[in-house]
Amino acid sequence: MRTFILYVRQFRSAFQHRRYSFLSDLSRRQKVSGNWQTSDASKPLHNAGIARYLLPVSMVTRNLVTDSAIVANGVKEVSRAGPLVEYDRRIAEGELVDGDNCQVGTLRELQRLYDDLVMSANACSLDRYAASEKAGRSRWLWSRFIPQSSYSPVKGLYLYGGVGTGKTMLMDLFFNQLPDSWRKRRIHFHDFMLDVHSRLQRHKGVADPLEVVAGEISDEAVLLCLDEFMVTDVADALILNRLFRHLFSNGCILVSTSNRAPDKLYEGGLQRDLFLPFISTLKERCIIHEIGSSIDYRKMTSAEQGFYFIEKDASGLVKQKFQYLIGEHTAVPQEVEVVMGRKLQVPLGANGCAYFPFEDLCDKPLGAADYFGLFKKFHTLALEGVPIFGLHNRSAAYRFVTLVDVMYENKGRLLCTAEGSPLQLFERIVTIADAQNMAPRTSSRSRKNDDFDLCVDNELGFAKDRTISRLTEMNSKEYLEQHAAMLAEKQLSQDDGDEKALQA
Ligand SMILES: Nc1ncnc2c1ncn2[C@@H]1O[C@H](COP(=O)(O)OP(=O)(O)OP(=O)(O)O)[C@@H](O)[C@H]1O
Repeated sequence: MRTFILYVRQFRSAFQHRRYSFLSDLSRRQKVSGNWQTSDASKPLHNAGIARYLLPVSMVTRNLVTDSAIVANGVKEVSRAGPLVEYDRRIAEGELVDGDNCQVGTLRELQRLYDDLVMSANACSLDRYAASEKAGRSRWLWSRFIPQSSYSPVKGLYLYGGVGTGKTMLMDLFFNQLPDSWRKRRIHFHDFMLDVHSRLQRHKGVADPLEVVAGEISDEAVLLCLDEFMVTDVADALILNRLFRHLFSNGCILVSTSNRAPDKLYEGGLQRDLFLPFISTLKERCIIHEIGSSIDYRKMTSAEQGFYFIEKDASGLVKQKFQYLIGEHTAVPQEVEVVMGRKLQVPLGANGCAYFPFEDLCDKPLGAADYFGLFKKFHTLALEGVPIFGLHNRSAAYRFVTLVDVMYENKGRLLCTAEGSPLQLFERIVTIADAQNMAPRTSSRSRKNDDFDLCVDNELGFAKDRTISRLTEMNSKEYLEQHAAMLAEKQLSQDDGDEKALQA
């Protein structure tokens, strides 16, 4: 037994040495090559090949690395060209407008990360097939004798900035350029945390359930792309540091978008001092990049299509339009399965469309999980009577913001009546800084009723810009076309499934 243990120790130190020398060699090569702006010779895996000469001039001037060949598990997979080339392709095709320098600067960061990941794919265990082979044969041995803590040699990226500046679009573009065979996962932050909490439920009673959950998540994906990182819930705030410490020490790489700088996350939240270590962990494991643009690309979308109605007393209008959308179908009360056996009552639903009075959806103790459940079953929401938000209905405002986020994420369609335009709905919600800048009224007599309803809330004050921007986009021709395309795609895959079931 002693001999065996000695043998294992020797093997372990030899492995660590080899791993270390490989990594230092890698980082040296990266330093020499200066990341993405390299000559082809310094990056053997990244031979740009003939495609580089076929690129439009703008791409060549950006000095891009193009299609690379990744050899994994004996299978040669040609990776896509990378985010910068793809961005230029979309501009050339007219899918995107030539973005500002801030978008290009962010793309460079993403391209650098893309190059680093391709270079270090093996060291990061990104390939699904190579990883599962190891897991199948010798996982038990590996987990016991190789140090558990193996941070990835590649740091992640935390992108933050103003609303509509293209963060999600850029992250998705980067994600889709990476090989499909990689252990990668792109998910909305809300959805990710819901998944974490439901896994935690399943592992109740285990000594450290967070470690088990982190183990499961990192087994499934090494690269985690989380859209819209934001912390508003104390239950999330208290577990984030331990969760991500485990994930990072399992080799996970985080790429995330957010409207908040790391230091502003969960600002003013309950027990924030317990959350602060997470900010240091994040800065340790991710490069922090501010997109820096102030262009809201959503404002470039076409004029409104008429699904958002501004009416103080619009009872009946939404029901009338809802009837038009469901056509011949009969609307009946329905039930939607939400996580952990919970059910959401839908007052009326038919043909993928759900009808709710505002109070039933945003003035009751419901949350992101309920909204995700709703949009799994329904693609259109008819919402009656969205009020002006202020101090008196702050919780409803929080829920409405979450509802719009989930709907947008699912490309859902919104038909609604509201007391004001998206901008007017949130006029009484301000950040602390906004409140300080507001001119103080001279006497209490001159104070308006609105002043008493002013809601000073940093989290909501920042989130409202995103909601206003999204509500505007959701009414645009482009968004509604995307919604229609999503429906058509769903229909196709359903038909495909039905056909397979018939054949079986
Ligand atoms: N260069 C561009 N050309 C055309 N459309 C763009 C461009 N950049 C972004 N967009 C579009 O603008 C809209 C907003 O972009 P996106 O959702 O990526 O912004 P965001 O910064 O993530 O916003 P938020 O902070 O609200 O989540 C999307 O419909 C996106 O496709």
